[in-house]
Amino acid sequence: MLHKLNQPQQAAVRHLDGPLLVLAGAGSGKTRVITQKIAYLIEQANYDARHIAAITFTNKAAREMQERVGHLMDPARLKGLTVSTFHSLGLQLVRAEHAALGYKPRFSILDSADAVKIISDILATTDKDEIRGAVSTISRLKNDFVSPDAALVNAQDDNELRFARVYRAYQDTLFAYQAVDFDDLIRLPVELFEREPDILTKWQLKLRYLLIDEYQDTNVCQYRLIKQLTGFHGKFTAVGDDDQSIYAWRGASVDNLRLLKEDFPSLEIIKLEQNYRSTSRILKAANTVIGNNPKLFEKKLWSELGIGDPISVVEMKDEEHEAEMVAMRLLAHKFENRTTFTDYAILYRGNHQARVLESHLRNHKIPYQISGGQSFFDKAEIKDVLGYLRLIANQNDDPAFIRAVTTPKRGVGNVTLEKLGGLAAERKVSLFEAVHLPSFETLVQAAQYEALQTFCGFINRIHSRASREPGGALLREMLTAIDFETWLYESDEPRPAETKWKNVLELVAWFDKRAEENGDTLIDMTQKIALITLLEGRSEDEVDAVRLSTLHASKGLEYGHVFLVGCEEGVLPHQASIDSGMVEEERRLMYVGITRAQRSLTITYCGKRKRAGEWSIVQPSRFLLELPQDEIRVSGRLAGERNVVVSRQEGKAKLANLLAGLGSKPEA
Ligand SMILES: Nc1ncnc2c1ncn2[C@@H]1O[C@H](COP(=O)(O)OP(=O)(O)OP(=O)(O)O)[C@@H](O)[C@H]1O
Ligand SMILES: [Mg+2]
Repeated sequence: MLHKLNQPQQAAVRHLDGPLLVLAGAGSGKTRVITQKIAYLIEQANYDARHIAAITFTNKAAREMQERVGHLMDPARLKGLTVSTFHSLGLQLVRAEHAALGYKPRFSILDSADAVKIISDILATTDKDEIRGAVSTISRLKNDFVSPDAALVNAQDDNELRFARVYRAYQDTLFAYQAVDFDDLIRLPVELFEREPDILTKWQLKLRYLLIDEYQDTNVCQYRLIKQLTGFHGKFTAVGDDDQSIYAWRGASVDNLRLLKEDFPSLEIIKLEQNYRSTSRILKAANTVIGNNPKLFEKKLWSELGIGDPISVVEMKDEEHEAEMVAMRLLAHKFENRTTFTDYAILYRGNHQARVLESHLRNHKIPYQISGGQSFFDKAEIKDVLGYLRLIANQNDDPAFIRAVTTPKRGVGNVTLEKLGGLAAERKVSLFEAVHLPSFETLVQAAQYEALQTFCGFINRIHSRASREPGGALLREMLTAIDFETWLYESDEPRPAETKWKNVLELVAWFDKRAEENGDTLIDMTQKIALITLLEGRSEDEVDAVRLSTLHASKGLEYGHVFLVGCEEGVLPHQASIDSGMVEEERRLMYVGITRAQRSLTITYCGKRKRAGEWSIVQPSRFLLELPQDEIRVSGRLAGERNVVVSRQEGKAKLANLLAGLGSKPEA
């Protein structure tokens, strides 16, 4: 079964006894080693699938890996295999150990918007910078495995002391809501394992072999979890590439690569050098750019896939022209090469760059899917529905209570909610419980009191059915009961109600599907959804569509043809990174972007760009100047030429010519 692997890959798969690190550049088959090793562990080394956990960076990667392993062996033998992200593994641990952690089984998982709200309440401010500062400091402390108490003790100055106090208050609030945030999903198990060795032993016996993809992006807390779970025997395979470490801003630390050698003296290191993804021109470009960063580890990378086309570097006048050019080139390329839309990806530094691209793709009727952008689950109407679901699962979830009770408005105004909040705080109970306190009746008017009683009664009724009945049907019933559709049509907002209602129906259909596939109830789905919002959209059905993605979310993936847009100073490298001397991390992002491409790579940048509503002249990215100049084909300022601008009209005419050749007509 090892025939589709080269020698070092085979050695990596066969190495079973102690800790192993596969350290290699992009496209060298690291992820493939993990996939094949899972099969090898089960088929050749007699591991029970239940004793193996593979950790991937995204849910999508986890699904793909599960599927691939399924092709390699009898799927029946895969029962109980864990393939998940760190966060879903964490969720599994927190769910199983909720009692030891002091949580009830149906705790809520707060998303980042909830966290922002709670922290702004604690700070009693609306100053965005202040809130953002506190949110990221707290997240950083959590990822570095610093507890609120330790933060209080360690504080060096007034500022740190203030953050530590906010952190303490935030944690207390979460606990009162019976809620955890994303960072807690990793931090809580680590804390528990430190405190309760018996519980740790139980999990060590359950998860006997760990495989970790994208190891370079683990943070301190995740590293501790690996260390705890693998214990002294250190049976694990970690694969990674220091040149692709792009999550320092989230606490990831390349130091974890070095730590591994220190913490596990018997660590074996295997290097892979053959790249199976890209043409040698693309590879040379990637190697040359990353060569400008100081080297942590010596790595070589070569490919047998032929020299390939030169890398195209194009200057466009502005974002609109850039998007139009990408759409046009993509279509032309597709017709010429008879590819499918899934062969293409358009990658960019920041989410905000997607909007213009989307509108031009839509104009040309090019289907696309966005990953790493505003998720489906972040849409207001979806969050409203999810607010209900969270409250149904966990009645201590105050943010969900507020969201649900005001959507639709039930004649319950802010005054009533403030009184309710005051009473809840005084009695140290949740808002939901406070509704049932006898003294509440005397505080508010009869109509409002009745409305709240009815609301809570309704939630209770659904609650009693939610862990038994299939999710989709119950959700549909609930939406009818609250007449959500009418409410959407009545609320006047810029986004049309049809679109919103369509999204809600899509959510219902998705629940139906999950109920059918896994028997998921409403309650099961509610916790799982929270994790999906973390880094990507919902599990997309395979459709033929161009992928739009941030560079961060493109990690680990590959595409036949890649457009890398907005390669300008201030965008890539990002201005904040230039200002804070983090250009090396931006260069790694560039490296990640280039190495996603298999056969062709087109890099674009604009001559001017709108910033905060003002046009400003921008400079091509320094990374473009670092490209091997004999492997690229340039148009625009870099080449000293005038701008190459394709107007919509010219574009349409060109497309019409192409299509005429193919015997079909462009759509109007
Ligand atoms: N030995 C091999 N023979 C043929 N193809 C291979 C081999 N190893 C890997 N590949 C293919 O090469 C491509 C890149 O492999 P893979 O995604 O595992 O690389 P990677 O090192 O994980 O890349 P990245 O650093 O971007 O995550 C995939 O299409 C994979 O199927
Ligand atoms: Mg990979």
